Amino acid sequence: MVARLVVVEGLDGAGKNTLTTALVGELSDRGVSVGRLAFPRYGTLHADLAADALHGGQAGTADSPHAMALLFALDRHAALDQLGELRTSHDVVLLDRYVASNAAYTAARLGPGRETEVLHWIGELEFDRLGLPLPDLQILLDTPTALAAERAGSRETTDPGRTRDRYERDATLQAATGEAYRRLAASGWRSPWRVLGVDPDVRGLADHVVGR
Ligand SMILES: Nc1ncnc2c1ncn2[C@@H]1O[C@H](COP(=O)(O)OP(=O)(O)OP(=O)(O)O)[C@@H](O)[C@H]1O
Ligand SMILES: Cc1cn([C@H]2C[C@H](O)[C@@H](COP(=O)(O)O)O2)c(=O)[nH]c1=O
Repeated sequence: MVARLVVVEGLDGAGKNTLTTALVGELSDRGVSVGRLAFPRYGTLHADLAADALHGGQAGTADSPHAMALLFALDRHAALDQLGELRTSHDVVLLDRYVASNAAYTAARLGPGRETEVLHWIGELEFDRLGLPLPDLQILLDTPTALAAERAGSRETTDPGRTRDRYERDATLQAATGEAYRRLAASGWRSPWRVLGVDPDVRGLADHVVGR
């Protein structure tokens, strides 16, 4: 049996990590074995190149939406074995960000006029050419932009090592990314989607995660 692949998506500070942790707790209480992975995988080559660029270390790369998207895609490609192992040893694998992050952020950077082209490029690159598995379910945590920004900002105070990167500081980009995510979910891009507001019902969501 291969585990169900369930993705949690949303803006920076939306609460993805917090929701994923709550889902792991709820599913574990039900006896469901859960694997967990977050993208980008900080500490690995491509993810760290992307993170450097997001924090201003490689301005040239960060200035190119396609170069950034390729780094994130290559990080996922390098994780294929890890993902495969998680899927063969658990009932469910929860991913904090996946291919739709690349689609939403890249589409937002290039503008709505190029969204169709971006979705085609990212989908073909990551799923069709790099061979990443399609999710069984994608969850959009649709936290209002201002609240997500406030949460991401307050983390800087509680954790001084966690400075906001250039995407997180860009309110216009965050708003455009939120719009792009909503369109991905509404069109059912590459999987069924479920859209959640703030403080979602974790028990109800767990039913969907296991496919009930
Ligand atoms: N439902 C909630 N109510 C209040 N605070 C929350 C809630 N969910 C998350 N937070 C807080 O908001 C901040 C961001 O949450 P979290 O790290 O889960 O977001 P994220 O979407 O994973 O962020 P990022 O993508 O930027 O890493 C954290 O300080 C967390 O404690
Ligand atoms: C996986 C992935 C991420 N991004 C963007 C989205 C965020 O702004 C950062 C990652 O930050 P986080 O705090 O670790 O969530 O990178 C992207 O553009 N494309 C991707 O595939």
